Amino acid sequence: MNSVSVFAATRHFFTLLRPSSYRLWSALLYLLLASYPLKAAPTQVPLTVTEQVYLSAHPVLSVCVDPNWLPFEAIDQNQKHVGIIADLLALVGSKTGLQIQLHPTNSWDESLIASKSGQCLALSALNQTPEREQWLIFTDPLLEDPNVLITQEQHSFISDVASLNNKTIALQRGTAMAELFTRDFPNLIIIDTDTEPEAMQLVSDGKADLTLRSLIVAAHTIKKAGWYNLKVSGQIPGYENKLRIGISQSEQTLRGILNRGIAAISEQERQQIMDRHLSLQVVSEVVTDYTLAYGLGILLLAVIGTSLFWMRRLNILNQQLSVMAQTDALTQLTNRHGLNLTLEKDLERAQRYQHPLSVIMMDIDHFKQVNDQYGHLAGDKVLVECSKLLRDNLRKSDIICRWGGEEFLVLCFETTQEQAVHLAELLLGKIRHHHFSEVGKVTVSAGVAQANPQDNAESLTKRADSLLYEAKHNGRNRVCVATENLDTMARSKEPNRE
Ligand SMILES: Nc1nc2c(ncn2[C@@H]2O[C@H](COP(=O)(O)OP(=O)(O)OP(=O)(O)O)[C@@H](O)[C@H]2O)c(=O)[nH]1
Repeated sequence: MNSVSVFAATRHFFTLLRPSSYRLWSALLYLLLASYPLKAAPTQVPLTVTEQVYLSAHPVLSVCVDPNWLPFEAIDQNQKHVGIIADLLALVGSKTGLQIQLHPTNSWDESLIASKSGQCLALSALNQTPEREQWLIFTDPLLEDPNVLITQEQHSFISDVASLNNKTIALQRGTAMAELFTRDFPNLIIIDTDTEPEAMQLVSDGKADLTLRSLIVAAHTIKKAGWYNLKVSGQIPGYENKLRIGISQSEQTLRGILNRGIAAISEQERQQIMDRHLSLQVVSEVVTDYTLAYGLGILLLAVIGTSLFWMRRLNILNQQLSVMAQTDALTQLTNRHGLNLTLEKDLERAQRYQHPLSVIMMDIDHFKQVNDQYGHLAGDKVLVECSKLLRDNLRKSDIICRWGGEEFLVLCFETTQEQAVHLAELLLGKIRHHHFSEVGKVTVSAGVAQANPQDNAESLTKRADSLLYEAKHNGRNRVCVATENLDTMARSKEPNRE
């Protein structure tokens, strides 16, 4: 560098130090620091500079809550926010340094109005819905739990809400589930209530057929209110409670801070809070009157007994629910939902360990004619007999599922394409030679595909489905397989199926 350029560089350096450039420097410095998370205090989660600046300007977060939603949350007689959500929020507050301040209201409706008009910056815990997205943004879930359908004892199991016609469902006004049910199930007549206990009461009194309730809240209130004529009759996948903090749309930085606090809650802390609110309250007052003490003891035992009874009952019901939700009622085979729960994982495992995995997609030929000629009941019997034939001719380790109406999918582990074709031909032969009690002879077509390293569950089943379509197109009663060379994971291994 010559002396002229040294001079120019030095002059440029001093120019940058002039007061007019301070702004530029501080902006650069700020941007640099803002991109690194810093530890604000030993007890707090790491926050970026932007978040720290926000916190010092807005240390208090005003929160509106549901004043009557125990054990999730409530406002007690001392105007204090209590319940599971209150404890989780307090934990988020202590981890982030935010001071959570309750904005008291008399109802959830009032809380929604206060939030919309900006009287409180946050709503403590609610599901994210399109309507609420109009004025709120949402954090990650603070708490998750399933919603269950509650009916009277004698009601049968509900597997499909869409098929319930002219049934009445009591739902609390202004809740996410009320919004989603109005949109998704026009077949149901919705009865609005002010609170969730009121909805349960209507079902218990026979004035509504069903209600939808969080499993945690249902167990709590059935126990507390003694609604022993009620039971859990079903669960609808996709309608779980994912309770998040809802905040005003402008507060992106606040959402970041809250998310850090939520992520920092450990499983143990979460469990302690749940245990605290879902276990029995013990009376700690000193009792000198022993008659009263005995009475309380018996009452406590009765409550414990009832709780255990209900916990066991809910447990059994939920086990039943999960099995029924994954089983096809007609054929007793795994249904599509059941298969989808494991298919992606099975496929990933096969890809990871380079084991061959194939699927056979099968469909009964001209099944519409069977129904038309012999009737729907005869058609149902064909489906049942066909399922049994297939099941009996497969290994225990293979999974067979009723994929749709007259369509079946077999998932074959440790099986190459050639072996799966062989198996499919064997299955088609069994069906071809079987005499179906109601209709005589039936044939089936099949498409076979082996998983390749790039497949996901959807691409694999789609490939098998289009090969099945080809089998139909080529005359039915046959197996179709891809002819191109597979870049497969374990063609070289080719273990014997038999
Ligand atoms: N009995 C009975 N029929 C069903 C069931 N599910 C679907 N189906 C009937 O299966 C038939 C399927 O008809 P299509 O899709 O036209 O197929 P197909 O007649 O088998 O003709 P191809 O598949 O082309 O050989 C329809 O008539 C459905 O009503 C069921 O659970 N029971």
